[in-house]
Amino acid sequence: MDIRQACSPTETKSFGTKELRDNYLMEGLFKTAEVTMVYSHLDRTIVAGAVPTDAPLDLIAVDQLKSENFLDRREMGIINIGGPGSVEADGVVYEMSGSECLYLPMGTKDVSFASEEASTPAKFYFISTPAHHRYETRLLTQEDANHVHLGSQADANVRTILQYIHPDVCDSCQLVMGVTKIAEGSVWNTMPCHTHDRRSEVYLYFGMAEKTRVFHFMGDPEETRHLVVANEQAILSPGWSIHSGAGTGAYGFIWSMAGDNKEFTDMDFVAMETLR
Ligand SMILES: O=C(O)C(=O)C[C@H](O)C(=O)CO
Ligand SMILES: [Zn+2]
Repeated sequence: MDIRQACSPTETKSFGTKELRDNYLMEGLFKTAEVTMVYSHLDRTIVAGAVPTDAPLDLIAVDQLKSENFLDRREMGIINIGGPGSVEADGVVYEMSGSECLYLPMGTKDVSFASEEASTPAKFYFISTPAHHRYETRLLTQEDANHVHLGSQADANVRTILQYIHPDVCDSCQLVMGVTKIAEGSVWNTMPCHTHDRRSEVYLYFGMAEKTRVFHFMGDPEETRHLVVANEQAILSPGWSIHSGAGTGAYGFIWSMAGDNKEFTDMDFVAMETLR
């Protein structure tokens, strides 16, 4: 398991491209017939991909967790970005096409991932964070999600945020999760940018053509850096860091947060004049 230690803003300032990518970028999350996980010390978030083909893939309690089952002390949000598939949780099968988000609570014992067709495999992206209470299992559809419309054509940032695991939609201990869809012709996400020192965030960029790249901006607002991100790669964003991007073509992203406070709108916006 790839383990990412937390880096301070001070050490991040001195990073070159390789160190920035090694610490903050996650490539290769979607390997055929494998479950691939990254354990980040940012709010102990596990970022993972599962790509089942002919046979289902089981969620194994990795040694790092020292628990009998993966979700004994954790909760999880799952979104499928590939072909049709299903998740089986404690004997119940949840069909997942691409527009749903499955919330699995602490205490769920057996979890497995399956594809409908091995030739068009499902690609399950999941985020798991520590939990202290068992809430309800929920399969959330796009209709269940809160839809937030933001941005303007003049600012090249028209986008819709679908909030799935969010206090108004689905109970969770600390996980908040959803999808942001960028309108055709718009390029910017999360601009004007913000920080939220109370919680860290993870972005998975997806739905991109092979040669499209997102320039993802990160770092202390007065010492910004960037990561060049390709399709189906994810970034870690510490609470002190801005997180915002501009794409060279169409893209969307799955965001998730964990830490103190689940209020989505509790952001510390950065004045444009202070960005460096
Ligand atoms: O485009 C946006 O704006 C977002 O998607 C915002 C992120 O979800 C975020 O940073 C929430 O804190
Ligand atoms: Zn944010």
